[in-house]
Amino acid sequence: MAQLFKHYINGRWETGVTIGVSENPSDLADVVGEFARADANQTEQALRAAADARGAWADSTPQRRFEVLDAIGSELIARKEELGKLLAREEGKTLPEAIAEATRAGMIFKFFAGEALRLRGDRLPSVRPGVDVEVTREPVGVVALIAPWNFPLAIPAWKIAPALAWGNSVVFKPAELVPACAFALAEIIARSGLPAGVFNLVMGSGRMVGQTLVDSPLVDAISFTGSVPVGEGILAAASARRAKVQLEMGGKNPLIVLADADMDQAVECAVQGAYFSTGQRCTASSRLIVEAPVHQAFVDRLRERVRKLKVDHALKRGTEIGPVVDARQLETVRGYIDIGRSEGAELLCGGELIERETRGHYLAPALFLAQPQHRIAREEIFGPVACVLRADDAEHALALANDTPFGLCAGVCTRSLKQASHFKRQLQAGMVMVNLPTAGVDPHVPFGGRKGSSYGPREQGAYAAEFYTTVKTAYTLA
Ligand SMILES: NC(=O)C1=CN([C@@H]2O[C@H](COP(=O)(O)OP(=O)(O)OC[C@H]3O[C@@H](n4cnc5c(N)ncnc54)[C@H](OP(=O)(O)O)[C@@H]3O)[C@@H](O)[C@H]2O)C=CC1
Ligand SMILES: O=C(O)CCC(=O)C(=O)O
Repeated sequence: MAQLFKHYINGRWETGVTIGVSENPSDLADVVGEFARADANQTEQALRAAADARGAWADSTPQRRFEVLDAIGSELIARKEELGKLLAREEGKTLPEAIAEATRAGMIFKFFAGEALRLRGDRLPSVRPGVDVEVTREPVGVVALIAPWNFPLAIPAWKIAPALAWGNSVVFKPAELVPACAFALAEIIARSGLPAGVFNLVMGSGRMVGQTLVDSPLVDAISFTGSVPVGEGILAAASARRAKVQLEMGGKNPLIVLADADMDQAVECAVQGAYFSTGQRCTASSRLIVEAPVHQAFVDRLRERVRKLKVDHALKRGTEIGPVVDARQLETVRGYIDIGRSEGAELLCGGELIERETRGHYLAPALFLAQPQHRIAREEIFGPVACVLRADDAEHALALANDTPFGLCAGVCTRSLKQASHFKRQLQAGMVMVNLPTAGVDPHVPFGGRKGSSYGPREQGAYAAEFYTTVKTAYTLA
């Protein structure tokens, strides 16, 4: 019998109003488990529990918060192999990538355990005699955390850990595609000694559970990672009732290869950034902008490397690219491949469905030669598809890189310190990589973008305090 992944509401495991099924995208015959799905009433129970618990946790000592978060981090790291296997089975990224993600989730909890002890304030002289001014940070209150499927442990970790570190109570809604990972994380959090109601897991559709969270007057702040249209809807609804909002949405991240780049390194950056994790990363390098003198050599070498990528079951040793996460995403990605062809982009390799021992959503990584106006060069695809754009010179490459409604991450491959500095200054993105893939970030520094990619304060690192705390200024006449 399939395992049932339950909600965690007010310190208790609860069955849902209906049941959903989680399947393995590498092997559609393998059911990962069944999961509880909530309706609006059940979601509201979790919200009331979080609202009732907020005082107790907000008043807890930093040492207690440190201990809780540190224990969660330790368990995640100790169980990284087992959790990585579950993640690879449910989401489809390769086992080494999935183990690395479980480790990263643990490191994030440990980082924010330390941050609980490091929360700073200011004490300043007043302009008035005898008066002291203190600026302190307090918890925001009840935070709703709405997460996507592509990093089912790390993204929830980088939302839940800072929320708890700074004394908030949480209602966490994972994506419906990854309930087993959400449940595994919730089980670890449930054992950590938090008061009942401080952390709640509610599963179910975005339209039902997500929208109930977004519309609830009990929610003080919403942190969301996912698509642009859903993010925009959340912003409109939350702003109307003045809830705090943080959105991390799409990207169309450029990787620029200048003529002086180390070609081996540039090809490796492109392959890792564009295709690893099946290209299902908001930081994926989906636009490869190459300076004219090395364009042909780069394209030839990249095509050879992409053709040889091993696409197979996520748990199989040696697999480099796992399946696409589900049938709907596969259809979206294949739709873009058709659009690319019909608009006149040249498909250099890949793009076809592949059969393996098990029936899964396998797609050969696709590489296009495109023009800047092609939709595949402008819209986020979120799959193993990249396009190469030719630039006349370095300034043209920079202009092409910035010609996008997005601004999450950008990369440049060059041996020139001068060019590296110039591109770091001029690229319109929240994160810039030099001689590194655009995807794959550290857990302790800010994460987020500009333009259409993000909204609100940054996630991760000490900067996350801007979102998860609110500032108070106190005046005292001694
Ligand atoms: N920036 C990123 O890291 C990500 C970007 N994307 C982009 O989004 C595209 C579609 O992916 P998809 O999974 O459908 O992304 P969505 O934006 O639909 O989903 C992200 C999260 O939001 C939830 N959600 C959906 N609708 C609402 C709503 N009305 N109110 C509140 N929450 C809601 C989802 O729930 P549920 O799915 O459970 O119904 C999920 O938990 C991808 O192709 C990619 O371009 C996707 C994932 C991550
Ligand atoms: O590239 C990374 O390490 C993180 C990417 C990410 O957060 C995302 O795709 O949503």
